[in-house]
Amino acid sequence: MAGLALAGIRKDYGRLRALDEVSLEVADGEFCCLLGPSGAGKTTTLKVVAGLEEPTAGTVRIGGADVTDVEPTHRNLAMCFESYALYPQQDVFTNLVSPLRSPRHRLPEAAARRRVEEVAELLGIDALLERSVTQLSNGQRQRVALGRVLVRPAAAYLLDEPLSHLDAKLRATMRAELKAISRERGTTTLYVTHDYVEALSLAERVGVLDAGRIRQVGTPRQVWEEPADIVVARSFGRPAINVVSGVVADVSGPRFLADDGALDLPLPGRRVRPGTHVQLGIRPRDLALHRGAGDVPASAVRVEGTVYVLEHLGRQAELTVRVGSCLLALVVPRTQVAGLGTDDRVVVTVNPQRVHVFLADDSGRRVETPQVTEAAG
Ligand SMILES: Nc1ncnc2c1ncn2[C@@H]1O[C@H](COP(=O)(O)OP(=O)(O)OP(=O)(O)O)[C@@H](O)[C@H]1O
Repeated sequence: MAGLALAGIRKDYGRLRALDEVSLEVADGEFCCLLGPSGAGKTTTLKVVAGLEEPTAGTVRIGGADVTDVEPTHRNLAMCFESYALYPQQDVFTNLVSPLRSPRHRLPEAAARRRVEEVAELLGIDALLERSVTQLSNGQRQRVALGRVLVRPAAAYLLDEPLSHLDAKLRATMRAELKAISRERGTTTLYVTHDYVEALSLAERVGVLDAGRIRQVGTPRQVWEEPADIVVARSFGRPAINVVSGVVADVSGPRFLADDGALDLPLPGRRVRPGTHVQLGIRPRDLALHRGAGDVPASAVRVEGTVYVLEHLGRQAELTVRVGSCLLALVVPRTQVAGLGTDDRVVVTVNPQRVHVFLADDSGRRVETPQVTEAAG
């Protein structure tokens, strides 16, 4: 295994800049996810690492060696792209064993068979070994494609949405398997996904890519709790983070005032010049529904609104509350919304320590949050 390093990668397709100054390091043995929406440049990044696309500028290193001009076959990487690339005329076993029969990895037949059976079992396709790949479902085909990557040793694995065609349950199982495999083998992995849950649950570090640029690289905790900017904040969480436009005022300390005046809360410890236009970010799980006569916690701010939409999701409910001209989404226990209907008046509470403040300029940069000693609400 070996580490990967991209430095200052630019990739132009004619006038389209697909990658812009992308720099990313994946340490030897690390599992790194690249997260981004469709068209962000995720596949292009993998192709540049693999040598299937030549960067317009920048360098690619594998195990410290500059491979920018090295042919793909000499980079010793195992790749799994979304378009499975299987041999259609062959059965599953032949597809899985073929990487082990290549001159580079030639393994004795018995050892190769053992290896294939082991990987097939891990991926739950051991009963399909004799089937032709034309007789497989998309999800089964995708697991065979992933198996072709996992059977052989490589400097690093490059995986492009390898679980996208699996149903939710199988995807969760495969995620756990992949995580276990990578931990056991200490595999260097660069894994592309547009699914934030996948990125947070698999990765040791996540790189957030948007419009060809890396917005942040950090641990799952860092990208979730300390997003570098509003694009990163919006990349994680469902429902997505609530965003309210407003301005910072100084009223015995910094406060946030929503543009329509419907939201007014202190911003303890935030260093923002009064008059700065900002966007307030509140995660749906950092809002609470306050019902009944009990007191609102001293650390929380009360916000009054009306029920806009209520959706039941198993034991939880997703509630959208209209506050002035904005809509705030909350996720609350289902028991809390019993008897609640559209247009009912409700009180929502928010802990000002938990909100994020982003500059309302092109950078969308997050204003540093002070370290708090009290327990987060
Ligand atoms: N061969 C190509 N020629 C021209 N433009 C391309 C080519 N390949 C990719 N692009 C463009 O580069 C940008 C990044 O594409 P890329 O496939 O890397 O995105 P992605 O993040 O992998 O998206 P998805 O999740 O939809 O696969 C897109 O605007 C795409 O249209």
